[in-house]
Amino acid sequence: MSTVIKGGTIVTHDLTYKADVLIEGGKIAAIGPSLSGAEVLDATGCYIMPGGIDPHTHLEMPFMGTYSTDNFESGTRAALAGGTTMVIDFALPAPGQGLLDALDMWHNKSGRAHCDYSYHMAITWWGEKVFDDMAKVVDKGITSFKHFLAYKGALMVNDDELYSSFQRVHDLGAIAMVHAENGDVVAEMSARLLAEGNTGPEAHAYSRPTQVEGEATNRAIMIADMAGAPLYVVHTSCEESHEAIRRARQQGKRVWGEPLIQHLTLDESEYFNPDWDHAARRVMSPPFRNKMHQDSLWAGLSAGSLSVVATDHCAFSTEQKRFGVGDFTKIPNGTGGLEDRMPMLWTYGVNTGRITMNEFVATTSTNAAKIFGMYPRKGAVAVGSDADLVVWDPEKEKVITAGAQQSAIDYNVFEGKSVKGLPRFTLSRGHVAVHDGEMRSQEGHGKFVAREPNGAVNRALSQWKELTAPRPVKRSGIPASGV
Ligand SMILES: NC(=O)NCCC(=O)O
Ligand SMILES: [Zn+2]
Ligand SMILES: [Zn+2]
Repeated sequence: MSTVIKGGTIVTHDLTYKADVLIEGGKIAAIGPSLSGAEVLDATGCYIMPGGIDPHTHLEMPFMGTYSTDNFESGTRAALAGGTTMVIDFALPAPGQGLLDALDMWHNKSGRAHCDYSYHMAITWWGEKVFDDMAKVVDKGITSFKHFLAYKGALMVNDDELYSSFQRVHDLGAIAMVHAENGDVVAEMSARLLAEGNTGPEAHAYSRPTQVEGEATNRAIMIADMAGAPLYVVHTSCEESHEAIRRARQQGKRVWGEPLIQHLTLDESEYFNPDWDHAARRVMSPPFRNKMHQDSLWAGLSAGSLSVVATDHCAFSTEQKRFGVGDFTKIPNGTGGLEDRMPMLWTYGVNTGRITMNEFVATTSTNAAKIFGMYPRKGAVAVGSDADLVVWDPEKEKVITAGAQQSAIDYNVFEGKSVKGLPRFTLSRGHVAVHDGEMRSQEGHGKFVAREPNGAVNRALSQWKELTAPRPVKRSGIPASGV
């Protein structure tokens, strides 16, 4: 069956124009004036944009003695409700576990997804098996590898492992990713805070000052540069980290920064709330920062030094957060945001004039598609692209509340925020998953998206590295040895 979206204005990362969109077989079949199709979606007064891509989620993630509550079913349903039509989750091998085993585990979880998905592979330990498996997962369409410099004793890797893995990433034409916080320093600070009686959720923020993020970001950038790997820095939360990314980009290094919608719109005062539950629900790493850091992140989005707005959706219930009563280091780290990312960014970004509509599309969708090797299949309104679209009504308003959300947890960190700008329709490969506020998404409709290695950035970087590689100097005469 064909569907036509009529009467709207198409907004892409670089163009804004009036046209209808015809969808056939889950793909965009035509774009132009006066198109017709069997099903008609009225987009009068709306913008037709590529559906959002959230390249940073943790659905049903095993972490800190529990599993994040939103799984691929509730998480992707929440995504569609907010205009996001694809997520990239993280497959996390346990210590000693092979990458292909971990991949199988994630495939077993994702069968219930309502929208399309892919994975990044985490490098949580190092050895010959990991080295070998990295090539095998690239062959299966997983072309990005995440490294945690935080979570000492759990997910953290050391610098020698990081350098080895980044070299492998370079050789495979993949993308390196990093959670940049200095895990050694965080562990020391946490132990001292606890010993001094700082046990509440606010101590989580005290234990992770901006310097631990700035140092680790800079370190990862330098190591990636030496290894010749393009680097994507997840959840950039502060000026120190942003500054390192900005500087690297000015120097021509291939580095991208990803602020989260939480860090852009919520600040550290949340941790000083007298209600323990309120503060603990907002514990995540890195923690929320102050207004100066938020201004830096917003400036980065308009200046182009920061590239993607994500959520790091990793939602734990209040009951799970209470594992950390009396010891903040046991509060499961993570917050939700999948349903709210696009409405919050539109409200606080586009409606305030901090970013343009085209920058909104770039940072919520197109840039992620390009960086992670799936453009223009995803992230585009173009003939032949998947019909992952959102028909965005800039006049539609709501107040965010947990009672009305798709997420399975019992609260929302954006509770009470008024947003203006919401989906009228969200389409996942042509299927109308959200119809004027009504959820029509289908469990199991989502498909795995295999991604391509060796993108243009990899090729350019490899060429440059090859050209500038150390070479022995050819000499005509070599003096006799002195001995
Ligand atoms: N961010 C966070 O606190 N939890 C999810 C895991 C991670 O991305 O570090
Ligand atoms: Zn992280
Ligand atoms: Zn994360």
